[in-house]
Amino acid sequence: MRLVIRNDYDQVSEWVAHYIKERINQFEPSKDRPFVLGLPTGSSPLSAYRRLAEFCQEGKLSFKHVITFNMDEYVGIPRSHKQSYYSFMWTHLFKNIDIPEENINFLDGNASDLEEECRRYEAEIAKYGGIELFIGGIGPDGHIAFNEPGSSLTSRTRVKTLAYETIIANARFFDGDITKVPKLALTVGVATVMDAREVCIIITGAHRSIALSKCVEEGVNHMWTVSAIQMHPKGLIVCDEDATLELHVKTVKYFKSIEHVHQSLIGQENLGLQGELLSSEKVKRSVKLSRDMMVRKLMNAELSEEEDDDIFQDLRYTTQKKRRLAYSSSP
Ligand SMILES: N[C@@H]1[C@@H](O)[C@H](O)[C@@H](COP(=O)(O)O)O[C@@H]1O
Repeated sequence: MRLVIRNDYDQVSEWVAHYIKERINQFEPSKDRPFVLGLPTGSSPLSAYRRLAEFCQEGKLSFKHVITFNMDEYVGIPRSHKQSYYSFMWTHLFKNIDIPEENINFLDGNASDLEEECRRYEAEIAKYGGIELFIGGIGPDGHIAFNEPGSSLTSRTRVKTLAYETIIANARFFDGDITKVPKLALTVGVATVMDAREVCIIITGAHRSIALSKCVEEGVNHMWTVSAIQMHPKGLIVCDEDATLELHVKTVKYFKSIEHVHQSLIGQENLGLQGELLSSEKVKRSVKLSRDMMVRKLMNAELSEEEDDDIFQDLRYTTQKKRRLAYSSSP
């Protein structure tokens, strides 16, 4: 698992928006091979959605061949209700990007047969070959989508009763009145999220710091359903400094150092061997040597046996170092 720590909510949002953009662009989606994206609602992804819309308006990203599946929806409030997740997504993302309406998938919290609706949703996801990237947020009790504490970690899309803590947390969207918050919701299961080929969870704010520590420093546990991400081969959490309050200093330093190396590798790729790796004198020397060697080879100059040896040693050192760094940076 990879843990990316940024200073604050804005930086987290910026990072996540860039990440989504890069993933979609690298995938080069087409009509026959669309990019399938799982999405959350809530304040956590809000600013990232704004940024994605900007990328779209600037021509840096297109959702034309992106299929979306939202994580969850309240039961029993009309889609037109300001607090339905349907309205939320249209207001904050879909109306601002170039996604065709038919590419957008929601659970219908007003379906006459809710269980059938959940089965339909799972089948629809399967029809597209599964989800490529699932973005998520969490509640303060570590729930992902509406998979409240105690949810099975192998759960699929289903009807859920909301935990009292979630009802209180979400009352802010219903005039602060907990009686107005729906008590039931449709939600993808923990396993539905974890089936995605990649999972990226946004965790910000001190009120989520215990959940983050449970998820990162303790074991996989159904009482903190987000902790299932530990079992995911490509799990990523992006959090802010406030959310790290309950983590050990050692944990924070560890993940920051991994990120540092990861960034230097990316920098090295992008800048043609000019990342922080070059701070090592030995690596600097080997790069210079290999450059010299290439120039001389190009000029057909003969290299002495000694020079050949030296260059070989240094190149081997650089390669080994690169390899070690690449390993330690995988999530
Ligand atoms: N079902 C949603 C979750 O999907 C969301 O992650 C959580 C946190 O929302 P926010 O980001 O607004 O704090 O709220 C709700 O419970």
